[in-house]
Amino acid sequence: MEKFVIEGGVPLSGTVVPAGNKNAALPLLACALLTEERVTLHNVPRIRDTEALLDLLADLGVTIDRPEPNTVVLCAADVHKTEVDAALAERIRASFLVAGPLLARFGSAVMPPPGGDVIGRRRLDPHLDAFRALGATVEHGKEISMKAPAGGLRPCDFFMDEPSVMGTENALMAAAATNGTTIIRNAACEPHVQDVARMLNKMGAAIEGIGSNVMSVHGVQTLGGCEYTVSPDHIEIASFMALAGVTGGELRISGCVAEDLRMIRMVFRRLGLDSWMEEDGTCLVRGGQELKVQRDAGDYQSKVEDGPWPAFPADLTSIAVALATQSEGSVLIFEKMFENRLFFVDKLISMGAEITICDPHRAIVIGPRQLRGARVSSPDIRAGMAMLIAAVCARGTSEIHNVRDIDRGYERIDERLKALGAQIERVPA
Ligand SMILES: CC(=O)N[C@H]1[C@@H](OP(=O)(O)OP(=O)(O)OC[C@H]2O[C@@H](n3ccc(=O)[nH]c3=O)[C@H](O)[C@@H]2O)O[C@H](CO)[C@@H](O)[C@@H]1O
Ligand SMILES: C=C(OP(=O)(O)O)C(=O)O
Repeated sequence: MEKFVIEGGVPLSGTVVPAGNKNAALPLLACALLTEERVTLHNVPRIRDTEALLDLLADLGVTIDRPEPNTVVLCAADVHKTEVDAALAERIRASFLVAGPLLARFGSAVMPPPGGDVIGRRRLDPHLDAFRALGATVEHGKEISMKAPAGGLRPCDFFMDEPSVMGTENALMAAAATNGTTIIRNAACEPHVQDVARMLNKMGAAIEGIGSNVMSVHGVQTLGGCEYTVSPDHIEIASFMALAGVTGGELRISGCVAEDLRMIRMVFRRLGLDSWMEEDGTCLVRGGQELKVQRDAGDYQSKVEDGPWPAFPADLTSIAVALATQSEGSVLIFEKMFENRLFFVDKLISMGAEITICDPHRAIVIGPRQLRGARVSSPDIRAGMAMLIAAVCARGTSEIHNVRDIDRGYERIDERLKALGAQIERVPA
């Protein structure tokens, strides 16, 4: 086990290149199962979650080469089983992303319960409903067993009961390898869902409506290999913006997709942090900004709430809480998706933050408060980043334990923060 030891109070400044989007890389790796041809993925973040999925794919028989640190070449010509190993599945939530490809290409999938952060109950119903709509039978026991009908999955017109991100990705992957036109309505359309649809198009499908909540998938019997580059991680970019904001440093984040940052930048501006997009895709956070919460028209309390894309991402509510502790005024943070995600704020309170938890979904943050270093442990990936944000602006030394959770989604975060001036060490716990 490792921990981070951080000496706070140093402005983080310089230029940083965002890693590839974790939540895109995971389904894109799973797409390799859809074809016997080679798939080459660039800009794959080297994080614990992608390593876990690669182990799972290798166990199914996928060959994996890594010609460069962030390039992965996969070939699923010799997949020898469609039953996923339970120990590998429980390492990550995204293990369930192999269900759609296995079912579509091999006609069956046996899936143990997926793992992942304990941030609330996470339904699999949208995935299973999609598979049933495509004609599969689903048996739900200790494991979930799925079988395609004789002759393979059938195209359908399917309405999701909620715009589930991975549910949409599983539906897209299965439909792309199913001959005919499938329509997915009430679909999720996050940047990572868009990446999956674009990659499937490169593999031979024709998907219309990318970026909207209705997608028409013109699937084909046999998909081919392709080369694809994972988009930059908008959640990581926002995390860096907050790190700069709370320390007052000036940060240039290069290679961003401006469109993916629109809502994030708007919400951060509400929390007092301004940013500028340059023509070349650099997002600039100027140093020395005086953070002040913008109240709603009529002098009403400001609110930050998450929702399916293009609303503010659920994965950034913890980061917004940390940023708000340094902004003058009060703001209501309303996390609508996960009922356990906000409980980590007690760690920020122990560091001196003024936060009132109203109920499992809502917290009021009053700032600014001078935070002080503390010994805390990360309960999940984004709470871990929120604690890092708190630690870099706190007075004194902080220890963050269970950094494994942060390593799930942030590549070499300690090294990259050090390059921006942070005083951070990774040491055995
Ligand atoms: C690997 C991956 O991509 N993980 C992401 C994915 O998880 P994942 O695909 O598992 O998340 P889902 O989109 O299925 O839903 C997440 C939670 O939000 C709830 N929900 C969803 C839609 C909705 O309109 N209302 C609602 O309340 C669901 O009931 C569930 O409890 O999307 C989540 C929501 O953006 C992110 O937090 C995760 O980081
Ligand atoms: C909750 C997250 O990831 P996962 O769905 O993989 O648990 C996240 O990225 O914040």
